[in-house]
Amino acid sequence: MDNNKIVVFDTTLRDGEQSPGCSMNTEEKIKVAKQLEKLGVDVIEAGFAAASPGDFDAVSRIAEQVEKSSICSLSRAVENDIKQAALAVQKAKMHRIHTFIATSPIHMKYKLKMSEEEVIKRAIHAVEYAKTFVDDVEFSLEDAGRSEISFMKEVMDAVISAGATTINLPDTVGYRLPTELGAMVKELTDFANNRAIISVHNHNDLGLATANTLSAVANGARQIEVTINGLGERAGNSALEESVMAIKTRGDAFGGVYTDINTKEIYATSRLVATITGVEPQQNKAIVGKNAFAHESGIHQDGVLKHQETYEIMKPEDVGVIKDSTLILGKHSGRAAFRDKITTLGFDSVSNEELNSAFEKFKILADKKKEVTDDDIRMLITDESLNQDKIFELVGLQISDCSNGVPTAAVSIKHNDGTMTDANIGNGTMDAIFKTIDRLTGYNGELQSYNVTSVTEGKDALAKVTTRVVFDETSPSFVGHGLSVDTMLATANAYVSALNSYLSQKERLAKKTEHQV
Ligand SMILES: CC(=O)SCCNC(=O)CCNC(=O)[C@H](O)C(C)(C)COP(=O)(O)OP(=O)(O)OC[C@H]1O[C@@H](n2cnc3c(N)ncnc32)[C@H](O)[C@@H]1OP(=O)(O)O
Ligand SMILES: CC(C)C(=O)C(=O)O
Repeated sequence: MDNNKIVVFDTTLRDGEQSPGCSMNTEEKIKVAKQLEKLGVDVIEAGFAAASPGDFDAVSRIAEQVEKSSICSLSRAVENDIKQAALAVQKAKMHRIHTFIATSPIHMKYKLKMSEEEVIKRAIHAVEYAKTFVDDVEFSLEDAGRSEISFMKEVMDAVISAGATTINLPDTVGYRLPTELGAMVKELTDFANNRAIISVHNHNDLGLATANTLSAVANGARQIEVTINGLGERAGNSALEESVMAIKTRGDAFGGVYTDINTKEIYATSRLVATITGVEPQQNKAIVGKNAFAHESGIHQDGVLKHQETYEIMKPEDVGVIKDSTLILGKHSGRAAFRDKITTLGFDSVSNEELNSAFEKFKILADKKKEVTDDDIRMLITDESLNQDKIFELVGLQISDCSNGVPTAAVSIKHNDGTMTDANIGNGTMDAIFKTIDRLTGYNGELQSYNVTSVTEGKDALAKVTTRVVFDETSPSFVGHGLSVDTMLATANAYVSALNSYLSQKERLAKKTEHQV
């Protein structure tokens, strides 16, 4: 094993999905997993297979479709969780089971209600049982950040002897300061003495997640658990883009360590995750925020114009931000220029159907907008690939509303080769649209969240709408995406898109159950 290589373990699809409002459906998770593979992550934690049939389905389908990254599922130190994890990852070319139990006094006493002896017994059994399915077993000492070093050593000894190949030391509640976490990692790395890889998984409750990850690397950790855009439970996890770019930019400070991440794919991955979850990184977010490479003040602009490195420690191109695109697309552009542009933007696996449909939308957009920007094109392609299931398709929308009038929506929807039209009134325009769609489709959605952002600046900017809708009490919420220069049209499309997502997931799970019976 190369001692300078840092294993990048991405948990966007597991811990990232634990961010409130960030759940993704199976198709969306597959898209993210394939992009993570392209990004070059070593391990993809694809979910927690035992958590629900939907999670199991997502992990197993990712296992079937991703080849270059190892696929992993999380499981408690519980036999059935481990078995579900093993079944879900079994078809992957490379796979791992990640099992865990908490080792801090507070978790053992109040949450697990177990003694230290019981925890060690459960940990050993979990690893031994996982080993009956796979060779690669990771064990996490949950809440390591608040655990006692002497007890952690006992647990580590026991699980390494049982066959654990990676030992993860999560700072579950983001409690540790970088100096303290570094000291803990150093002591436990020395203790492990190369019998297992030492990993860290840092939460951001005090805004220290990435600093802690880097301190761990400087002190011997050789796996980092990270998420795209820093998503994760509560304040999130250490962001992949931050840790990886810090290692790349300041490798000299870490004794020459490196990752195998293709950093040019970072921006595309961040955009994909933001679009799918509807959660945009803050504008001043390091590496992927809208302002990360923007220079506002005169002295800075003057400096950058004279020599880029006066105010930039990384090149935007190194993380895949394309600033100087020379090919301007507009209404006179053809398919060749469009294809060339999307390839330049990094979309090299777009099918012909996706390209043709996106090209049609581009032409409509180009008629309405003076200049179609790279961000517009990026959104058109992403939206196209996210809205493949067209069980219901919105084909017409007319709204009327005035200050003293009654908000009304007339909607036409295509379904099974037929088109249905209906109209309804509501408390507001959006309410009227949703009520009409509900009546036409026969489903009654409950809107949980609604988010609208503009893709670029200007009065003619594209509106990107993300809706999160619940369609029945037994299913989770489903995310829908809509894109248009007209916000209400984008809203209607996003609502229909969430319904399509719900119906296709339901259909797939029903087919799966039929097969199993
Ligand atoms: C720090 C982290 O991010 S951990 C990962 C968090 N992810 C998730 O929780 C995934 C989503 N979770 C779920 O779907 C559910 O919680 C399930 C399916 C895992 C379990 O559901 P339930 O059986 O209903 O249990 P519930 O969630 O109410 O409580 C968790 C139980 O697991 C126990 N437990 C928690 N962690 C572990 C562990 N690592 N090993 C063994 N048992 C554990 C708890 O003590 C509790 O046991 P109790 O019911 O005897 O008190
Ligand atoms: C289960 C572990 C890895 C975790 O997510 C945490 O402790 O935060």
